[in-house]
Amino acid sequence: MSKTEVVVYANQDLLAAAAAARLVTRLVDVQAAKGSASLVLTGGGTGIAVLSELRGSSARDAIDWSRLDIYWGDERFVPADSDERNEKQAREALLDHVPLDPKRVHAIAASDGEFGDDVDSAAAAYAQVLADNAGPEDHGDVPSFDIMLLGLGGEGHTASVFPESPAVYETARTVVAVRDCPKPPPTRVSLTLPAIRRAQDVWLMTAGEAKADAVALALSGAGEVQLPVAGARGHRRTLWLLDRTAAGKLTKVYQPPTA
Ligand SMILES: O=C(O)[C@H](O)[C@@H](O)[C@H](O)[C@H](O)COP(=O)(O)O
Repeated sequence: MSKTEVVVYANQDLLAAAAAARLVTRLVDVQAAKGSASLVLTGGGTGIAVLSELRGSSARDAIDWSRLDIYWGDERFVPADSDERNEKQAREALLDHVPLDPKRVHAIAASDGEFGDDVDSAAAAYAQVLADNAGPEDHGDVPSFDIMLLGLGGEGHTASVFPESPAVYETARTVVAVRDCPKPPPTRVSLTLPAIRRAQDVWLMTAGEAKADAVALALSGAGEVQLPVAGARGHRRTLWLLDRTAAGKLTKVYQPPTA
């Protein structure tokens, strides 16, 4: 049974810096244990802030970047050079500043890529990428990602899985096209909750008072159809990394002094 842990930081900047430090430690430990590691990135302000902090960390090169596989939990289905693209933001924040093996960076197709505007084909192709990178030890068609980073929305979405959306009911496919997404841009590609749950560690990182209700509901047993982030659990560990305001409606957790 995986464990759920909650850590609260005094503010969003400390949250991002501490999450980056955690990434160094965990990725180095995983690489020491098995020679490589896999990390799933997320979009959103907190997710990208963590990557920027990791770029600036003096410890970052303790990670063997050449043996790190990078995936995305979701992507906005926009042109490759669009500033809204999670991949573009991640490259600017971190990926283009560290010596990754380009063959181990597994981006989701852009809307001007090989599938054109066919978002269903882009989703199916990414599902195949996941299947191609799953090993016998993964028992299926998705790698057992070592760390999956996720954000969440105030209404409880995570990745691009929104409450009561077709994606939240998906149990067969690992990656789906998302249309008419409440959070712009409207068309996206997203891992489904069953695919998210193949991760060893799921880290839910968020800040801001607007997230406090979703955080409190998710940690008090809400159902995933109404609150998809409640279904984002890791095999080994589900770690909530919050700032004080996002944790504001939690009563049983340690709240650090305001910095
Ligand atoms: O592509 C996206 O938009 C993200 O994957 C999305 O799930 C994001 O992580 C949350 O909406 C939180 O975003 P903020 O951290 O900016 O609130």
